[in-house]
Amino acid sequence: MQIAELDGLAVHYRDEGDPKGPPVVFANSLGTDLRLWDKVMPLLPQGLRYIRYDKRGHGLTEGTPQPYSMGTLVRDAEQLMDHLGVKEALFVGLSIGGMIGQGLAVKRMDLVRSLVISNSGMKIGVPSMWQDRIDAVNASGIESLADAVMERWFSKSFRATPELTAWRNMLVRQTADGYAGCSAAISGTDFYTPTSGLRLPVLGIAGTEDGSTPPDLVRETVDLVPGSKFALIRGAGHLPCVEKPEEYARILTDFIKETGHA
Ligand SMILES: O=C(O)CC1=CCC(=O)O1
Repeated sequence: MQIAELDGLAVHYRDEGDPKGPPVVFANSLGTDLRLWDKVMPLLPQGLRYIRYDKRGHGLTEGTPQPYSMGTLVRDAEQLMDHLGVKEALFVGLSIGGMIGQGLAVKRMDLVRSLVISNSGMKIGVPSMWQDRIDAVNASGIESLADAVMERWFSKSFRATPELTAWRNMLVRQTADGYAGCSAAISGTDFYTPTSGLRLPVLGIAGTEDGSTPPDLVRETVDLVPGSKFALIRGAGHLPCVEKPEEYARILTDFIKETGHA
């Protein structure tokens, strides 16, 4: 097991692939841990270094009391990369992970060479919606949200498979502080201006059935950066790396090659 002690916080991560290869760093969505990338990982090109981690209060990473700020979550990613000696990475962030990627790219140009904004946006939802979720989690636990979350995460056909139970379990086993803390961070984030100033290769990935960050939001976000690319995965919800791993890996691999990151 790989744990980094960052400012007193025990952060669980996985550092795989070629330790000397160009680095790729993955950041997960709200309510998921680093297993989010399990299906995609073996389909990606060899010769690169692949790092993924559990956000604060998620997976095996330690939690702290809610609320969190986006600045704190960006700092966690920054500290992990500094700890591992990683620079000029391709940063792949899904949902809140895509927000962390935008914030990190603005703050530390030396760390982020190129960016994938997957199923994410410069702003996600509205504060009242996030406050309702925070209140529900604190009053009744994540379980009380789980059915509605599954409808946003996955297409109808995927929800009919036995795998759904495993992903639902992943969601409900996160800590209330982690889930509500990260919800507060999303609620307080609007990256329209900072993301508009980014000048680096950017790829947006969206799923046609995404009930959280619809394709138009992803497209509008990546369109803020000149020269950005956009890929739409048909039949997938908010987590296309789970529903359509082959297509997701092919899109990432093409971007890796196009940007000369291999
Ligand atoms: O709506 C959801 O639960 C999915 C989601 C929104 C932001 C994020 O990271 O995940």
